[in-house]
Amino acid sequence: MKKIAILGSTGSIGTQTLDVVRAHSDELEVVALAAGSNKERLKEQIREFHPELVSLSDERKAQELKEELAGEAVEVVCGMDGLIEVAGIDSADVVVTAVVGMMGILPTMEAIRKGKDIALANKETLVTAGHLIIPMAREYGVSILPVDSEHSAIFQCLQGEPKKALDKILLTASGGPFRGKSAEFLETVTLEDALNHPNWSMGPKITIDSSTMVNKGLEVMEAKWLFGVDYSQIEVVIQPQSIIHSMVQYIDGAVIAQLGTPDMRVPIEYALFYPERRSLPGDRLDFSKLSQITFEKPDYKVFRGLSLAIEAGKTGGTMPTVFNAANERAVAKFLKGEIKYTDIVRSIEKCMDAHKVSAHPDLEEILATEQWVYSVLQ
Ligand SMILES: NC(=O)C1=CN([C@@H]2O[C@H](COP(=O)(O)OP(=O)(O)OC[C@H]3O[C@@H](n4cnc5c(N)ncnc54)[C@H](OP(=O)(O)O)[C@@H]3O)[C@@H](O)[C@H]2O)C=CC1
Ligand SMILES: CC(=O)[C@@H](O)[C@H](O)COP(=O)(O)O
Ligand SMILES: [Mn+2]
Repeated sequence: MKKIAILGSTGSIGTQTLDVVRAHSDELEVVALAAGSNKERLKEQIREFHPELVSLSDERKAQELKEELAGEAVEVVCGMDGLIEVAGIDSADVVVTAVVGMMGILPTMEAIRKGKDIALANKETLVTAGHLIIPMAREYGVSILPVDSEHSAIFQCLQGEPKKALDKILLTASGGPFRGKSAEFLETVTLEDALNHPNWSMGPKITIDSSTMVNKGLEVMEAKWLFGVDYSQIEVVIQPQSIIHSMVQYIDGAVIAQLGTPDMRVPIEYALFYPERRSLPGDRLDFSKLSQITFEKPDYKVFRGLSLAIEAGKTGGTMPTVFNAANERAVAKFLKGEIKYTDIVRSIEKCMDAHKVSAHPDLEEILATEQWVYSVLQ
């Protein structure tokens, strides 16, 4: 039995991870779950999967849950300490990091310190602290297995190939709901428009990130850390149908691609069983019915969030944290109706312009930089 802990079990990736567990209940066992405030969904998950430890970030709801589950064989903890406790639980072999945002840094570090392999969906952790996480994983001998669909695709395309033969990564992007639109059009975008991703059903924050193409920018930085490549070796290619999940070009000109229907259970399952594969029910590509697989160049002028991400990544140090934290704060405000759509990227630019970069930040400095951004954006 492989024992797993899931951080963010009630969300899009978390619930799909539990679908995979359900499909392989003879091989996977859930030992711990953590969520934010969705007590009812967490309770259903406890009833079905019987974890020994659960955490809710919301302290009041955690207390209610504790009372409702009194006498049952599950411990309830709360807050950031609770999330960290779930991440470090002794009985887990692998921790699925599916919380949103750079709050994933501390629990991910705890899981690594405790020797757990990481099935990593939470890209913001690598974007902001990749320079600490990757060496730490090496030091503790743990694997970081990508769950993000593009990075799983790249990981699959790299299997069995020598690292020195890699020429470049072709990171595919759907282009989001506003592909082909003008900068003027973006000024008119509503929350409903931005939450309407053409191919994927995901949590709200990443759905907005896909629409601004900030998601692709975060993924460029994630790829740099996961695969140890230079930014010059990562090219973003628009693939509007999200059928090719990414590709790797080798030095002899050969290109290997990974294709499939847009279904996150595939990369989740691949990460959980790597280096093996398991069966998975679901739709299959029918090439005789596929009307087209097309490609485009990204519009870096209209989708300035992508350009700023690449600039932040190349600058390095604290700048990726500034980019990420500004985006997190601005997207949260946009989701609450407090700012307009185009203010998201404007907020990122404002913080990047005002920031004095520190080249080699430790954890404390990364977290202080996050707080600085929040003070700028209030
Ligand atoms: N969804 C997708 O298809 C993909 C997602 N990713 C990445 O995976 C991560 C998760 O995304 P997604 O599943 O869409 O997000 P969701 O918003 O759907 O889920 C987020 C999860 O985190 C939990 N959470 C929120 N705040 C806290 C907290 N303070 N402590 C503990 N748990 C908390 C939520 O709990 P609650 O429900 O109680 O609020 C929920 O379980 C992101 O980094 C995203 O970029 C990457 C590729 C694809
Ligand atoms: C499913 C997944 O991995 C998302 O990150 C997805 O890639 C978003 O699509 P975009 O290509 O539109 O950002
Ligand atoms: Mn992705």
